[in-house]
Amino acid sequence: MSELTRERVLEALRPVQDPELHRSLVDLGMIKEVTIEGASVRVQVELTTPACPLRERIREDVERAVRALPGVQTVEVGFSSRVRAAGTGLPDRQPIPGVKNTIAVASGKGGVGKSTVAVNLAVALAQEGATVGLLDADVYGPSIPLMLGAEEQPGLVDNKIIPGRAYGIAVMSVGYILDPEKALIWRGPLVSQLIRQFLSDVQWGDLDYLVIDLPPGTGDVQLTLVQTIPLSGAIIVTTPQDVALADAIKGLQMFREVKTPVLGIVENMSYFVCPHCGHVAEIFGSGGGERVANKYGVPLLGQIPIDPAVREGGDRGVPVVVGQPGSSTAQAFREAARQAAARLSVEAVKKPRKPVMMLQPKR
Ligand SMILES: Nc1ncnc2c1ncn2[C@@H]1O[C@H](COP(=O)(O)OP(=O)(O)OP(=O)(O)O)[C@@H](O)[C@H]1O
Repeated sequence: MSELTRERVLEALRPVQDPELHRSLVDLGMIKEVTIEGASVRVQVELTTPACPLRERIREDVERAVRALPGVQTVEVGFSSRVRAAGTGLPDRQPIPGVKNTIAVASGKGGVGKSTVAVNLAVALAQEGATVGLLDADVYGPSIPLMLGAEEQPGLVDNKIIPGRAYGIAVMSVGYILDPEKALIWRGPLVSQLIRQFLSDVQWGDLDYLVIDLPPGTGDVQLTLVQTIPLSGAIIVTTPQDVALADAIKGLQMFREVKTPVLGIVENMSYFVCPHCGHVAEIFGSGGGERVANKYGVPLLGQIPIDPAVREGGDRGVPVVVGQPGSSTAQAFREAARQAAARLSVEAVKKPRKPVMMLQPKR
């Protein structure tokens, strides 16, 4: 019987593909270590995100491939992760130092739960083990300070803004600095200047993901953002009703126009489960998010139910993924976060994007 060696294990692993990236784990450099002790093999896999939704599938595939080798009795698979940077290849835009991925959370219409989704996705990614920041770019109605509170308030050191901290994430919002009602009267150039300052003067530190909560629509903030940094991807939040979907499509098309990958759609307020009888009511209609996702060829990252705990948690500064982590709503947010992280991993191994023309604000 031929000897069990590291090379033979790697050879056996070569046909095993990452299910999202459709490339060999070996070729992607994801097999970090192979340790052989007698008939026991231990394989250390480095995932492209700690929030990988396919961890168990990868474990099974690796185990099966190694177990098929003659002389192997036990296989142990361990995991670590290293998030790769997406959004390179746009030389006209400077990445934020230390920030690997920037994710814009957008909606066409106000009130669909975009900020709620941004907060819960950001905290869910941190709970999975990623380093995460959240920038509230909704300067017209900053709601992040209310939804998250802050264990540490933002501060100023050597003319650099140090973000606040809440639930393990770095967080910055104009709402920590100004009376939110004053922010509502801001106009175009000032808003663009503030956004640029948030992108350049906030000391985010090393982040796997910076989640950016945008104002609704396609205005100055969106344009400033896409023209200042190489945005890694956008998530569109919508409710299932037609009027919200029509606006969501506009948002989706704007990101496509500026060659920002749309990671997918999160359908919020998808259904309500009666706490008394368990009846599922589709208050805002059904299937809208999926129809748009299919039509435009983007994934439906998740469907979040209407849950009073979401609103209560938001009003108390405790996101539902923290306040009720075992609930099906928290589970739905975590799954959406994992799907978004997986899409970003796919973007990170793709070829660099081509630079795009600068757009002018539509007035
Ligand atoms: N799934 C949900 N279940 C129950 N309440 C929700 C849900 N999602 C959001 N809400 C509530 O709906 C209200 C609006 O949500 P949010 O502020 O996140 O929307 P938005 O799209 O960011 O709004 P805007 O962009 O206009 O500021 C909030 O009170 C929030 O707590």
